[in-house]
Amino acid sequence: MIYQGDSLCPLTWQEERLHLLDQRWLPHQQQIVVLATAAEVAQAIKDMVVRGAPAIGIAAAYGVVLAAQSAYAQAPPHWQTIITADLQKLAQARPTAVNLVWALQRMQTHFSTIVADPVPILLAEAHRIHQEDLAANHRMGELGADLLPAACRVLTHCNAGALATGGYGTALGVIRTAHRAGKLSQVYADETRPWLQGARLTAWELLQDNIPVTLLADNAAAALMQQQRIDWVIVGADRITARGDVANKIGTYGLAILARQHGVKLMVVAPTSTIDMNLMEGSAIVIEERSQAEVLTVNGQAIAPVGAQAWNPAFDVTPSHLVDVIVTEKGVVTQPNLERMTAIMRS
Ligand SMILES: CSC[C@H]1O[C@H](OP(=O)(O)O)[C@H](O)[C@@H]1O
Repeated sequence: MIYQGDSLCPLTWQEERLHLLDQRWLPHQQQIVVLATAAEVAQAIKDMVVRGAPAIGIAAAYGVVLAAQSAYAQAPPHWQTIITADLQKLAQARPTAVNLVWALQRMQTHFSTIVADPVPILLAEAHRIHQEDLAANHRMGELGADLLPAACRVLTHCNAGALATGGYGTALGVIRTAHRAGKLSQVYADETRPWLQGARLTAWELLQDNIPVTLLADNAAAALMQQQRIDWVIVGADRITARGDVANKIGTYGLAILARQHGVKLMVVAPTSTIDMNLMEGSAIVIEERSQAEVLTVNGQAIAPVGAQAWNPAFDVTPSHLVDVIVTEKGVVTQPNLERMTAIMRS
């Protein structure tokens, strides 16, 4: 289930069930979990069994199928009423990535036209959301790679790869495409404390594709840029506002400040399903705070003394003026602002 064709894929629909690659155990174990209910999908998103803005949207879409499958089997004519609580659980699983709500709203557009068994129609829509995301990632890979110079040295943060999407990845989609074009001389990945998406997921993904990667402690990125050893920082996003402010993994804002200080360019790669045109200011984005234990322990082992507290925001917000380019499947936005974001969304 992990590969579909030549593309690593974190989730698949098989025999009326959603199969997830449990990302909590990577890179050392590849465990699959099989989910039968929307509540299980909501919990899997909350627990980061599946994570990454597009991937949690796709998982939620399949969660709607599971909800309708169960409700229609119980009481056919009342399936829409029965699944209301399930939809709420899915919507509330994680607050920052707009893709989650976007996918649920897209699935719900079909409810009013369904007159019999909802499952075939909803499953077809969930598959479309999944396949469109995969196609978008390949398109963004091309658009983003075209912006990179030869012998480019890039730094990425967190995991915006196949594991965070419907396959191929957003930031890692650009890196994959640029690598295939022979345009990269070095790929650095931040470990990305505290959940270590970079060390555990990005490094694993890139090595699966035979793409050399050098891992950094998060604190080392500043020195690397100070030594003029990076040309581009390439990241994903969880929510982008109408004027181009970007919510992404905690640490991205610091990289953006460093990049501007050292003449490094910042590329944000995200499908338009990550853009929230109903929000102007990045300061209005709800930032998920996760458990203190994620900071105070590693692999269940305490790294801090009993009694220490921790602050664990999962994301931060980079203002648009620090973003050199946003790459979407519809095209590239340079120096993002409201006018340019509006134009790309209307294109
Ligand atoms: C392609 S979106 C990836 C995005 O999601 C990550 O967050 P999390 O691992 O907590 O879901 C991170 O912000 C990545 O940039």
